Amino acid sequence: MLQLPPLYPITDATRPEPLSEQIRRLGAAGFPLVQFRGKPLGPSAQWEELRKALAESAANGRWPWICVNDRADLAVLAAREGLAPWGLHLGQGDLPAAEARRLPGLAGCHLGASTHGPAEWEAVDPACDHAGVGPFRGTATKGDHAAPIGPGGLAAGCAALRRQGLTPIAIGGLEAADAPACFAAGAESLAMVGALHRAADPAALGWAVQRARWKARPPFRHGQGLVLVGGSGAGKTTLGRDLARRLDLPFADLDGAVEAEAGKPIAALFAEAGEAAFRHLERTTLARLLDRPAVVALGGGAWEDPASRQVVADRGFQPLWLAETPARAWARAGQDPARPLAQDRAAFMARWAARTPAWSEVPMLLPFGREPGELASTLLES
Ligand SMILES: Nc1ncnc2c1ncn2[C@@H]1O[C@H](COP(=O)(O)OP(=O)(O)OP(=O)(O)O)[C@@H](O)[C@H]1O
Ligand SMILES: O=C(O)C1=C[C@@H](O)[C@@H](O)[C@H](O)C1
Ligand SMILES: [Mg+2]
Repeated sequence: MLQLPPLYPITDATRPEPLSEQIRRLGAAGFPLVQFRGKPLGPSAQWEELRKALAESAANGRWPWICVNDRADLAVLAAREGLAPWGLHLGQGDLPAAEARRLPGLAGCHLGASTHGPAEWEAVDPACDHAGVGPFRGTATKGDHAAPIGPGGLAAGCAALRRQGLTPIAIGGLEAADAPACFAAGAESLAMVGALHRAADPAALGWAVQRARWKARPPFRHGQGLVLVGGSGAGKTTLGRDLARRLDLPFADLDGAVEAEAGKPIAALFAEAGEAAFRHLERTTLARLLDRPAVVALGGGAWEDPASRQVVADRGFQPLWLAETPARAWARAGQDPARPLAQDRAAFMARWAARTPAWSEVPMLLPFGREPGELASTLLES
């Protein structure tokens, strides 16, 4: 099933802030996924804002991912410019998902649906991989909404979607205080408009909702070994060391172990033997590090290797994606002489975008600007 962040922000075109600015601000706050909802703007104004937002995201490691609401035409235009959006969300009155899937450039798009009752959530178009369930309650940001479904309806809708392999998203007048009830009802994510845009500190709201999801569904079992994945500068080594201490497990840093094995720093290994030699050593060293429960921080590129992903699964370790924003990671790791693949900003961002699909298959930890100690202690409270 598609993994989604605990909070799914949606733009609000009735606010004075341009939609591309809303998306930039929410991405910088730490949200990996934002829905571009352009209503009630006309098509030209929507296109201008969407194109700007997609181009900016593409230049920043494809962060945040953008899911276009309703407008398959704008998604196709974007794809033609090499800016295919992450997803397309289709309402009951829009194009059928199976048809949207056949549009040029949208074959790899994540398709979402809106469902408002049993007739809709029991039979979602199989071309979709996620769907909204709602409205949880009445909302001022959508005048034409259906009757509120409450927690009981949400639970029924989420169960029906999960049976079809779809990721369920609660929607409709949600506030941070609703998060425990929504996660208990089986939602993977809370879509939010009004409360998020009214929040003085959206990152704090995202953090609170993530905490509620960890409480409802802890991302790992105590005693189980952990593997931290994610880009260079995300903070894997720092968080991993802290988590290991608190969990009373040994800590291993894959980069450090490779350096010990090679008898030289990574930069020297890249310069003398090349990246392929480094990758070979990385793979064989990882298999050795997983021979007993531990917290293991991977290097920025290790999760790309399917053989490494398989060995983590075979040994029963839980992989966790430390989903830092690429801009913050670059600010920390960029042009560090010890990180040979973090020298050029554009190449760093392109690599980040290319690696994200593999990272996003495992549960994510969103740091929202918190210190590693707070991230670790909050995670372990769950
Ligand atoms: N949550 C955080 N808040 C602020 N600074 C952080 C945070 N996490 C890590 N840092 C700092 O960012 C830098 C990079 O962190 P770290 O080395 O842990 O990243 P990494 O993900 O292991 O990178 P690489 O993949 O290149 O090994 C360090 O200086 C660390 O102190
Ligand atoms: O991004 C990468 O591929 C790398 C990240 C570092 O952690 C090291 O593993 C090495 O510099 C390669
Ligand atoms: Mg590291």
